[in-house]
Amino acid sequence: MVCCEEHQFTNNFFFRQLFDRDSCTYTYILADTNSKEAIIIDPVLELVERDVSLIKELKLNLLYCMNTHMHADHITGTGKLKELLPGCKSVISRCSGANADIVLDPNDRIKFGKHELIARPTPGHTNGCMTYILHEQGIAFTGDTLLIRGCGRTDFQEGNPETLYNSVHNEIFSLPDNFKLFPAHDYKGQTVTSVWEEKLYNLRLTKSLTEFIHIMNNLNLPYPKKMVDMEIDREAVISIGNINFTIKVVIKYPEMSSNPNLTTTVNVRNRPTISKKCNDLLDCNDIRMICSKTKQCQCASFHTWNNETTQCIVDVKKLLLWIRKSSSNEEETVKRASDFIVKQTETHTILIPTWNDFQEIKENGTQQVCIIVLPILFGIILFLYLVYYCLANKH
Ligand SMILES: N[C@@H](CCC(=O)N[C@@H](CSS)C(=O)NCC(=O)O)C(=O)O
Repeated sequence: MVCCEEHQFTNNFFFRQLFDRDSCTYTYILADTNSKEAIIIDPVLELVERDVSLIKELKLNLLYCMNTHMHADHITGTGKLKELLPGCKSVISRCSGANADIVLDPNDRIKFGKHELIARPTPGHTNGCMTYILHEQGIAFTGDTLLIRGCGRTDFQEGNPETLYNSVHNEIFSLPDNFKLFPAHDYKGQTVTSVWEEKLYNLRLTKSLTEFIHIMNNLNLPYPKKMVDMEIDREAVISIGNINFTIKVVIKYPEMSSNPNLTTTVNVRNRPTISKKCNDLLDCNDIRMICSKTKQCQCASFHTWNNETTQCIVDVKKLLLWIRKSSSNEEETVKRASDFIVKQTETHTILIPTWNDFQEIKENGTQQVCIIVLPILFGIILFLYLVYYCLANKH
């Protein structure tokens, strides 16, 4: 059965779907063939060179790097594209919380030549998910909200099955039946679907809301091969010797330096060891963590699990112990420690704790112990001796 008349692209419209085999991500390049103005949707960092060479070959003028949401499974190529093709602007929804040259509100428009994308919020996989619609071509880019016969998972980040269900039904299924839908991922080799097909055959979204929520809460999907870590940003005061320190634990996102325009978008490290439990302090090479609403986090040895927030919370004392215990390999210790920023309360100096810093802290503590405790001890001994001397002489 076929739905209805297929939309054909107009003559002045260029469309290219590109694929990343590692994360199964689709990147799209769209352009006006007359003006050569172009946009890219969901570029992947590792494949930016591929995208740039195509853009250059076709003599396109890249105006915007659009992101459908903050990806959990790969680093956006936006920052690198901006470096390689100066003039192009980063774009993401305001609700994503990421910094970009342009942050989109509902129904904002992005123009390239004679064409125009309209941004429609479709939260549920993340708060900031947006579907980009190109009405005149009859297409929409659904990001991770709607996948072919499926949908984005809702068990981490800011996922919420009910919100996702409403987004799809209200904002995507309300488009004309013959609109083609292009997702951000496909894991089975499919490339495109349509509103009509998904309304009929989507394995999850054709169900009632209650059934859908049940399905989503029991997907038990493995984590994506590449997984972005959540940010922890927490302060606590601890004492080493006599000095109080405010330890600020910040998961540093490597793309912050390389990608200042999309600071919170992504960080990624290969994470094949997710099922490994960190029992031993030295066992935990990876200082980061993964959280899930349905499963307990894989906490590192310096984390404690918080049931309320369903997060691994950094225990600063354990953290310091962990850094110090790694001392058998100083280079590695320094590397690990540099992921933390330590602020000394009194002076407010920010320092990256190297091994030497910790030795210094220990020594400072010891010095203070010597300066204060030893004279007191000496005084007590002298006092006791005098008492003894007086008592002895009295007799
Ligand atoms: N089974 C997949 C798992 C990858 C995955 O979790 N993908 C995300 C989008 S990237 S955060 C997702 O929402 N998936 C939904 C789904 O039903 O798969 C793999 O092969 O890696």
